[in-house]
Amino acid sequence: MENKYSDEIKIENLEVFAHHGVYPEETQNGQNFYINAALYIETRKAGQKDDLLLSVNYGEVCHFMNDYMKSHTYKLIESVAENMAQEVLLSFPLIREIKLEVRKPYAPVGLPFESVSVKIRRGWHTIYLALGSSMGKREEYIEGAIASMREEPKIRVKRVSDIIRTAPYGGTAKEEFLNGALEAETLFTPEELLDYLHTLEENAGRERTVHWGDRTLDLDIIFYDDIVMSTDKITIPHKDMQNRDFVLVPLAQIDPYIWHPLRHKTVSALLKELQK
Ligand SMILES: Nc1ncnc2c1ncn2[C@@H]1O[C@H](COP(=O)(O)OP(=O)(O)OP(=O)(O)O)[C@@H](O)[C@H]1O
Ligand SMILES: Nc1nc2c(c(=O)[nH]1)N=C(CO)CN2
Repeated sequence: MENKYSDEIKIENLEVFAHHGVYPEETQNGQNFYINAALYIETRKAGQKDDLLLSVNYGEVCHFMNDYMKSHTYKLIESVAENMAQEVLLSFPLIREIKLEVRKPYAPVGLPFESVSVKIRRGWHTIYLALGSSMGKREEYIEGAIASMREEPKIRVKRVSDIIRTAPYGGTAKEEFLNGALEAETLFTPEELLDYLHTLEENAGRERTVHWGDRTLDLDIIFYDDIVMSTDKITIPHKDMQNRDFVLVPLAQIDPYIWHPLRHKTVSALLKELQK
């Protein structure tokens, strides 16, 4: 994960007595855990203005993690780290990323050892989605999907384009489309995001029958940070976006300078090329 935010607030060896572990004596008796956390957050403005409201109160984060670890019981330190990192990111909106280490020096291993730990890095990712509909209550489907995303804690919708009318592209679809795009931040991985978008499509009554055919709701991932990936389920950046004015026009309205990490061009440059 690229770390655009070099400023870091560090919490070192926060001691928490809690009850996580695979063995019954661990969950019954408890033991000390030690937490290291690096919080990635832009501290410049807070530093310039000497204003805590523009940063995150590390004391609050310490208490939050202490309470979280005491009020939950997990078998694995992986689960402690995974769930606590997510809750910190959801509860302190200015934190863009967290590096979190959960250390357990008294784990009952039965051999002399210094410590065992797990260290993870989690954060908000910037995504751009294309929205489309050519059947039924087109506007309602698109607005409904945006409303659902606004309700989903793991998605923070930032900017939404105008919804435009477009002619069907690709030869199979016959009806006029409504299209738009949005920018958001998410805690979902690309695969989790795709699964989530599919549930929204299904809620809109989408049936996957004809490739490129008419549809109640189509939600495509165009960009996910500057990730370049392709599996049998998902390709990012979207492989045909550069040929689709109904994707590029709304994206360029949101921000003409969005960068295509493979084509090394902005979306507005891609749009100009397409319109030549
Ligand atoms: N970036 C992506 N965003 C959304 N779906 C993707 C992406 N990359 C690959 N896919 C895969 O494409 C499959 C087919 O998607 P869909 O049914 O929306 O196709 P389509 O809309 O007819 O064509 P297109 O994907 O070219 O718009 C999805 O099930 C998904 O697994
Ligand atoms: N105008 C327009 N045409 C399309 C669209 C779309 O969203 N808008 N989506 C397609 C397959 O995803 C096929 N053709």
